[in-house]
Amino acid sequence: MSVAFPGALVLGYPRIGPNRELKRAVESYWAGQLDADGLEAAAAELRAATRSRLVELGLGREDSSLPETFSFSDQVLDALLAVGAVPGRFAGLAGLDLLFALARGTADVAPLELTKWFDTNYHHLVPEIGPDTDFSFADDRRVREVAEARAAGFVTRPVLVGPVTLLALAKRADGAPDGFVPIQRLDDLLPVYAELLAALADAGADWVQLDEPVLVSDAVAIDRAELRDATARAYETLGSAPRRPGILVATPYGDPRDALPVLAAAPIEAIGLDLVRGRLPEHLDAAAEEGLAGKAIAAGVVDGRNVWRADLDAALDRLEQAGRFSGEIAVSTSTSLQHVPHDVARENALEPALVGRLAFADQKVAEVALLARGLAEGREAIATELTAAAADRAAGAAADGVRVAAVRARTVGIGESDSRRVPYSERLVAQTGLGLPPLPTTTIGSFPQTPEVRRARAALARGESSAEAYDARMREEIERVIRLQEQLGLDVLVHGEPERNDMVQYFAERLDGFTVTEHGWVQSYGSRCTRPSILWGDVSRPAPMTVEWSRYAASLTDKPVKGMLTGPVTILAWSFVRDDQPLGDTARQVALALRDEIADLEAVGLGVIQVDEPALRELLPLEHARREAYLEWAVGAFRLATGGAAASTQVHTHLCYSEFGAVIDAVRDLDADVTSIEAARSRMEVVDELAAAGFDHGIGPGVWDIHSPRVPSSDELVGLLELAARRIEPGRLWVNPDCGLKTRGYEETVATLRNLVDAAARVRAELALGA
Ligand SMILES: CN1c2c(nc(N)[nH]c2=O)NC[C@@H]1CNc1ccc(C(=O)N[C@@H](CCC(=O)N[C@@H](CCC(=O)N[C@@H](CCC(=O)O)C(=O)O)C(=O)O)C(=O)O)cc1
Ligand SMILES: N[C@@H](CCS)C(=O)O
Ligand SMILES: [Zn+2]
Repeated sequence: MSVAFPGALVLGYPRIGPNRELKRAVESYWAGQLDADGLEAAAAELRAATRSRLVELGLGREDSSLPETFSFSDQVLDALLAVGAVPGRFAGLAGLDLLFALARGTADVAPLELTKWFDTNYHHLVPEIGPDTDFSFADDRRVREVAEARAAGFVTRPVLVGPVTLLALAKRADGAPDGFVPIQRLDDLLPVYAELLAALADAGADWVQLDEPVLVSDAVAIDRAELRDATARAYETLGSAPRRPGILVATPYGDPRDALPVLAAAPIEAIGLDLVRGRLPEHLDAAAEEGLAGKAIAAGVVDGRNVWRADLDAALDRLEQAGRFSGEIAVSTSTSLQHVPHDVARENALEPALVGRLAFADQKVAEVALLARGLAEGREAIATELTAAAADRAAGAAADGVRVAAVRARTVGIGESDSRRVPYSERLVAQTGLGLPPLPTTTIGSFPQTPEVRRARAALARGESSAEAYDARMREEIERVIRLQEQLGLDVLVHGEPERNDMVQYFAERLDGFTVTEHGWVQSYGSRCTRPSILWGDVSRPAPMTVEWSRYAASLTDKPVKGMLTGPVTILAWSFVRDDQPLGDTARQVALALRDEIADLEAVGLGVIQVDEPALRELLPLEHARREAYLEWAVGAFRLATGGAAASTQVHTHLCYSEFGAVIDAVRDLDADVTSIEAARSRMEVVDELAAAGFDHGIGPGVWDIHSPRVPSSDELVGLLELAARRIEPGRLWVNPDCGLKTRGYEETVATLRNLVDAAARVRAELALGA
């Protein structure tokens, strides 16, 4: 390759737009208010704005440092469209209709499955690959973007999910024989990638970035030897393609470990290393050393996963260390910046000391550019900036609230007994007072968040309505939801969570040590976004957070009402968390705040309390070697939060958005009285896994896949309950949906819950259990 590698680059950039322009455009298109040309024009405008902004922040206009990472929905979906790996049920669809049908389904066709992208809160669609899947270069969207950039005077670097990761994340298509695994199709897929690379080169790309995060992960169903072999074959083939841009293979989210020598030996020109989660290699054999020396390294020293300003001196040290492996070092982010919000400068309400510690995507781009200058010209060339950044970091670290003596004293005082409730058998007896029937029915917490509810909250935030009016509106909503559940005949009721903008942000707004942003949106999946809160200091609870809403709900009915909390692991997973102390220490502070909340809920008479931990699996480290330590603090934090509950209080937990096989022992060790868990799509598989782990507490395997508005019939629900009842004693079985109903509408919610209550009654009767 003759074209020089850029000295600074970012692996990817947020695509939703600083004002969530993409969300609004896509949702308008879905609503029929914008046509395809209008949506394409909005997308092109965003891409153009991104390129200009990145240059303004210090990246090069024509040196391939700008990534093309735009997506209407998801990068995995884009890659599978590019190679034509579309399941047969979508035949007849094309263009944007096809793209959104894959992501969301249609009236007749189920969408692709959605799952977590590595250990992040971003979700990708799961390709379905079988022995007969046809691969062809079917979508040239990235090629057109490169040409679009060229026409505007930019030489950009197209980014694609690499072939090994694409296949490793795929699931076996329906009907594929047992024993088939998608990675077996690698040799058929590579010629299509080669064609795509040629088209990118023809469109003017000097470099292409192929993302292979699967190389850092032990969480895929392919062993490391196979992964190394697939990687070697893939990059031998693509590297030998006759016409192609220079190839950068990036390995974000961790450490490629034994796959690094494979990449070093491949005929590619550059390797991207995550030097925040991963490390520079300690030992390399002579061949790998020589291979690496002949390549450029994109050294990911600026963290793409958090919002903290980089320690620039430490980053420069790492860049210099990287220089021992290669003469050509580019300063890079560790991952795409898609996981962080656009621009901290848009936040007007943050404490100045905190602002000094923060870097969102735009500030991180500027850090990358600055470090590249420091690397090229020497530290003295950027001495002023280094001093200012270090001073801001130091001031932030010393700010009030970062270390609070009383909070620290309390965590030091925690003893083993604080996390241990009386044995389950005693709790069962103590909880009979709840008077529940066998196969009790319940929901997971949220009811549909209607536009009216969101509008009421937006009006409050804009100062257009009073706190009293907002409270009254929420009480009205809670009463409506309670009456609805009574009419439907559910057994354990919820208040519906109308007052929560988000299940984490709501708590962050009420805990000391956190702050929330006005504009810090990050894509979660499709057009859905979250505004992760920022946990910057020691955490404590100045006042009860949920008690009044739950007390009010309980006062409206004779049925038991479940208090509803988000657990410590999930609160950390979906926030940006301080990185100056171990996560386990921070989790214990959050747990103690929740423990106090549980005591207050009990004091107002709540006998059932759910502590949601949907992110328990998500935070599981990608490397096996780090898992035990994680599970210890994660389970410990949950048990500390719930360990003070009385024996008569029924503690529930809820898990979703993942397959829990890998953490099933930890789910058991949470020691919740009842665990509701996503199970509908996998037809109750998790029940077997829990039984195999010796789990003998209550379990509510979800029977309604709430990701789709489809209403399952009572017969279908009976079928799932019968499956579950065959595997666990009916005395332990609960009946509930897979997850909360906040993204659903009332029409399907009412219809499905009616069927769910009916199905529970039918199964009780079949099993001759009295209600
Ligand atoms: C359970 N999940 C969650 C995850 N992470 C979280 N942090 N929270 C979760 O619940 N991860 C895994 C899953 C799946 N993820 C999601 C993520 C996001 C949504 C979702 O529905 N997002 C909404 C925004 C939700 C929110 O914050 N609402 C606020 C603000 C609403 C808003 O945009 N207001 C408008 C004005 C409204 C008006 O005037 O009408 C504005 O500010 O412009 C609120 O309700 O107050 C989304 O729209 O993307 C679901 C599942
Ligand atoms: N209680 C929450 C859990 C979502 S994972 C809800 O019902 O939305
Ligand atoms: Zn859930």
